[in-house]
Amino acid sequence: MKNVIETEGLRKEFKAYSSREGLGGAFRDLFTRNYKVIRAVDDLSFSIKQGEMVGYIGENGAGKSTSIKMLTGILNPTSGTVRVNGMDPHRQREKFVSSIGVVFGQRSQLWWDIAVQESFRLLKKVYKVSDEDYKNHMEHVIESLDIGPLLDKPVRKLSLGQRMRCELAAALIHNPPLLFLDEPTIGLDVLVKLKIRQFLKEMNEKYKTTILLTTHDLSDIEALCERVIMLDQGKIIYDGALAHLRQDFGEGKKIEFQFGEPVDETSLKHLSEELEVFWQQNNANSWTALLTAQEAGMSELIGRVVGAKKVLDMSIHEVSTEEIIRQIYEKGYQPEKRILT
Ligand SMILES: Nc1ncnc2c1ncn2[C@@H]1O[C@H](COP(=O)(O)OP(=O)(O)OP(=O)(O)O)[C@@H](O)[C@H]1O
Repeated sequence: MKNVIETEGLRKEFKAYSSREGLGGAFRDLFTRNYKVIRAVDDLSFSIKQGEMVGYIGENGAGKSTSIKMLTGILNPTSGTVRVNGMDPHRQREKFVSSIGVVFGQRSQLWWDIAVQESFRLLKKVYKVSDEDYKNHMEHVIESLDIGPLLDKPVRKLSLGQRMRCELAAALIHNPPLLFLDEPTIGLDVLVKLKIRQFLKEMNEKYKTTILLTTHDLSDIEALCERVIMLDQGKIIYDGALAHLRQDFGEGKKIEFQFGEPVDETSLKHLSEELEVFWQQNNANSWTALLTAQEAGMSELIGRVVGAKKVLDMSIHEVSTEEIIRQIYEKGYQPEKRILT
């Protein structure tokens, strides 16, 4: 499969101006401004192949939006190269936009006061989609997203979930090979989320549509993406399979013990010798064991603890992907050190 997105040493710097205090300061600001340079995106190099669905994640301010703006041609990079669908998104902007679809959860590309289908008709003209292609493709999209009954309503009368489904359909009118989705399920209820995920899977299977998905909702990523790219302070800190992350950190289980009396860490460590276990205290009588090793270790640990301590209650949990990712942000990606501490 060919690369749809390729970036090499991609960087974006912003100048952040600060104002001096008082009238004199404002006057001096007229002639020279104080500023510092913020490197929002720092040396990004990655490529995405046709048909991949990639989760693009990071905490607030990590550089996701800035890099997506460069990938979609809205911003020009400070340095480095970016090629998307074989084009330079910023320089070849006009030709480029018809090769991508974009959905920003917070912003609308539909016209607020006109009926949804009027917006669709306008977009069809803008993208020069033939009647035949429109019919073949959009009938299916409208049905899959269940938006038929909404088409004659003005956008302002739609609920958020209804609007998002229409936004998605609008982004696909020209059936682009590449789709950028920024928080497409933010604020939506579970059923709408499921419908949208199902639909994206279908598009990906049917047309090999490449999808770059930015979201803070990891369940979207788990449902759709085999690969994640994780950003921190403008740099990639992880690029690889989601399953791999889980293997390295997440196949571990958590066991929460409620003891009948206060228990100290030394005695717990002693009990869990040779097993890969980290202990976290919840309160004087309660500890959680994090196991990074496999099942056998778990039954062995439970046996040892129950045999030696007065256990009132016990519960076993999976370590969630969310937890794994939070740990990576806090402690860095260090698989060899098992970061679940
Ligand atoms: N136009 C701008 N001028 C100055 N600084 C900016 C500008 N746009 C973004 N930044 C800064 O660049 C950094 C990266 O911002 P960006 O919006 O790309 O992050 P993000 O990962 O998309 O965050 P979020 O999840 O909050 O949307 C932040 O420190 C931000 O304050």
